[in-house]
Amino acid sequence: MSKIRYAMNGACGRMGQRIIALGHEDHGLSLVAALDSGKHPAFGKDAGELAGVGKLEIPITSELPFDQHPEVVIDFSTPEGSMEILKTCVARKIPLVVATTGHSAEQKREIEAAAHATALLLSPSMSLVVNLLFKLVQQASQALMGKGFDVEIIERHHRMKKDSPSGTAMQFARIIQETMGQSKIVHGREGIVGERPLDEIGMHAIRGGDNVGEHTIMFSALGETMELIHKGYSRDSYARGALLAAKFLAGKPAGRYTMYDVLGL
Ligand SMILES: NC(=O)C1=CN([C@@H]2O[C@H](COP(=O)(O)OP(=O)(O)OC[C@H]3O[C@@H](n4cnc5c(N)ncnc54)[C@H](OP(=O)(O)O)[C@@H]3O)[C@@H](O)[C@H]2O)C=CC1
Ligand SMILES: O=C(O)C1=N[C@H](C(=O)O)C[C@H](O)C1
Repeated sequence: MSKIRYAMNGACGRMGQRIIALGHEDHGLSLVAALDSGKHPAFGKDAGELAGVGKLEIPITSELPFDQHPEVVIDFSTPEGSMEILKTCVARKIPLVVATTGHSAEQKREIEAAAHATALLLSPSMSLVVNLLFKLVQQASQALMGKGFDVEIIERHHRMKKDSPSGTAMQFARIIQETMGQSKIVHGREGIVGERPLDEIGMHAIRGGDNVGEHTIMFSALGETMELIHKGYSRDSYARGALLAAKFLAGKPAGRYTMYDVLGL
């Protein structure tokens, strides 16, 4: 059976290195290109050596080489990095898994529009369990809608994370708003803000140490509280999900896909 050829965008990053390491162990995948910003200190080095799996003869480049033809690209970079690789994937009709978070509303619109030209899978979390939790939170929101429940979302991440709140926390908020109808998201609280109205979702982004990601969704009414919690212990949970998504997306026609499609949820 031939291996699926993939390229990694953000290859020098925390996630990029884990994808390359786990992808190397996967007999169904073959890395053909590794991209990162030209400013990264590891630029030009061998992608396999950087990821700790030995020389792969794949240098880290800033653009997808013309003589390489990946069947899918995985992107864990920055919003700007995503937009650059998006253009390449649209021009060369290569399916793209966008796992990067922190895009502006306009960038998100551009990504969605690109799904007319190539296959696109966009998800703020590649974890199987987080995607299952998206479903469970939707069910909880439906069951508790109109019954006087306050919703607060608390996310914890490592001190190196650049965007706040996390893309995953914002996705939880969107799912809850679509079901329960709260009109606004309040980011933290300070001063005499008055009694809490039902019509808001409280959002709290905590940063510290090397936490790979935790999300708590709290539904509170008078006399009781329910908390739905996901705790990540290793980036490999996201990396494995992204590799699964890449295998799913390779060869798919243009269109917008989600992790629900990959996981059959
Ligand atoms: N969907 C999911 O499941 C998950 C999503 N993420 C998201 O993935 C992204 C990356 O996370 P993480 O690996 O921790 O971050 P890192 O900062 O460790 O890695 C990002 C890498 O992208 C590089 N980069 C910067 N600009 C470009 C560019 N123009 N083109 C290509 N590469 C570029 C960075 O280089 P330099 O350092 O030089 O800027 C860096 O090497 C974040 O948005 C994060 O929120 C993270 C984990 C899970
Ligand atoms: O930056 C991270 O680390 C993570 N980012 C994603 C997000 O913003 O939701 C997913 C995960 O929580 C880890």
